[in-house]
Amino acid sequence: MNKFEKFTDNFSNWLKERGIQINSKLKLEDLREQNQGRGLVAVEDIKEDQVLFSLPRSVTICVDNCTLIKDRPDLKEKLMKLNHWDSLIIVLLYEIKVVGEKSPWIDYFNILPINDEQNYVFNQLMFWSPEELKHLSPSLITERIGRDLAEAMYRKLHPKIVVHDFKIDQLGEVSLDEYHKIASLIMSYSFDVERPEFVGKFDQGQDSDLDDYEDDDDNDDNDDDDNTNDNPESNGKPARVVSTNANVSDTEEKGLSNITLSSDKTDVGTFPSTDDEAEGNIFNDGFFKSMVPLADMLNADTTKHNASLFYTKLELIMKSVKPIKKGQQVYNTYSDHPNSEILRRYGYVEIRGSKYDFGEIPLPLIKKFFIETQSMSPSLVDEVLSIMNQIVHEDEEDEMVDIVLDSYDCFKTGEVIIELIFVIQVLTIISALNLLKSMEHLKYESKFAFVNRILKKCYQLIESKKLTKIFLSNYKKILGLRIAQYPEIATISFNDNMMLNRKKMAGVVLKSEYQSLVNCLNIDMAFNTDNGPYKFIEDDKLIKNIVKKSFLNDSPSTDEDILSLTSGEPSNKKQKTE
Ligand SMILES: C[S@@+](CC[C@H](N)C(=O)[O-])C[C@H]1O[C@@H](n2cnc3c(N)ncnc32)[C@H](O)[C@@H]1O
Repeated sequence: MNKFEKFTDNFSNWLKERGIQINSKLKLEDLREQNQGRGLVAVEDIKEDQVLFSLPRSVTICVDNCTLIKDRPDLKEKLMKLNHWDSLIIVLLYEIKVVGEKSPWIDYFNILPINDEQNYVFNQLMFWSPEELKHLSPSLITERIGRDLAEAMYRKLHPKIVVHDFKIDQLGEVSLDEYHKIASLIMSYSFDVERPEFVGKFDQGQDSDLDDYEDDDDNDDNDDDDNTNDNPESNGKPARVVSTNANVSDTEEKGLSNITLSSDKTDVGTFPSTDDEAEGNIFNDGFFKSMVPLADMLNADTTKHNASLFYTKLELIMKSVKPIKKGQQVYNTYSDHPNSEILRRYGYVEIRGSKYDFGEIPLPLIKKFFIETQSMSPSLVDEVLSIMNQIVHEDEEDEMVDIVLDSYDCFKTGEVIIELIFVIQVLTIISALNLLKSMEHLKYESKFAFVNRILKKCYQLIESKKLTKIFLSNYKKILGLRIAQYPEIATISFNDNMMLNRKKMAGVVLKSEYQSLVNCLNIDMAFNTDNGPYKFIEDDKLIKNIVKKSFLNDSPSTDEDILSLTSGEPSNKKQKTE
């Protein structure tokens, strides 16, 4: 028996000693040949809605259940005042570095990457060299690695909090590399487990987690999920309660809720998902970020998800959410991430693309397009975008979407986010009007009033499921420019080679993004809604609706022209100053 098998064996015995039974139709297997470490595989057919295993809460490791608190009960309150990341990092560092072989979880730690670097490689983007990261260009994922933020968090904890405040002298020597590894382990293995005292507390009433999830999903299917409820501080609800399967209502009736691996979309690198989470503390939240042995042995696949973890006050239960055939692997979901994000967080890619893949159009590319091809000056483009931002943020009815984003998602399904449609449509009309009568020399107030008018007319247009023909042409050109930035490797179809080095994984991410962008060139897919396809009208028609005929004469535009156009429709700015 080799070391890998021995560790698997020790872990299985460790589970047995704690009375944990894995369904006899399952086996914990060595999947290294598929580049997947360990995983659970069905050795017989399993029906939907079967218990695969259940775990008492006592096997989980969290701030409420760990050796640090046993050794130093005085620290519990202090740890609870930290955010989830900081506290679990300290708890695990103590368990692994200080308690080590004597930890009750040692047989569990020995099957994790942290204690077996021979068989596991930390491939999360945090560990890629600048040279390796170049293989991901032009993906925007390289801007979201969060290395600086990780280092800032490390310096905050070490030595100030850990040694000076908490007096855990044994952790005085934690290196930045060790910190990154523990944080990455938490990112790719931990679950946010609802605290027993919160179970069921927020399940009743209309504002269910299921509602939250489905709303999110509608808005941005990339969120997968994120499709998680990303709002850990909200009413003490667990942050990652999601409903990703047909069984949810059944199980909810039985008092169960389900959880995925901790995985909020907005967290950067190894960090808190929100400022609130970073600044908040565990006391106020309804969950503990926890390591859950065995449940974290399930790999994930966005297209083959067949099991989910549910919980009651007493235990955590892994159940099949689809039938699983003999020989098939049991797959959890880590939320609805595209390949770029799967690589960043978990260090692998789905070789045929994630179900939730998307490419992105960076805002600077859109600006460049309007500057270089539509004769807008860089300062006018910047000013118009900043006015658009201001108008949206001052919109008292809160009806307008944030149009000016850093980048715009274009999904594998061929759909694009509505913000992309807005920004291109508005800039298309502004650039057309600017060509007819330059706006460059106008006073700020006049530009504000003009942009305000155009923005509102574009809202009405889009609401009535119409866009203009020049918009469509600009949209295609901008997408074309983005697609042209991808290297040749991105254009080659996916293949089934599972043994991927970092360069090849980068290539798969580029294919995922490239293919998504290409799909969004299919106009029937991009501009279709539940209520039918968008109609494309002549741009003149919209322009005439925005300006009076007399405005389009040959003389240069004046501030008075604009004010007369917008009279009776005071700008938000004017309202404010009045
Ligand atoms: C929660 S663990 C799953 C158990 C893991 N296979 C192990 O042996 O420890 C998550 C890690 O498993 C690996 N993983 C999960 N799903 C995978 C997949 N579909 N393909 C390759 N690796 C995967 C990644 O290394 C990821 O960071």
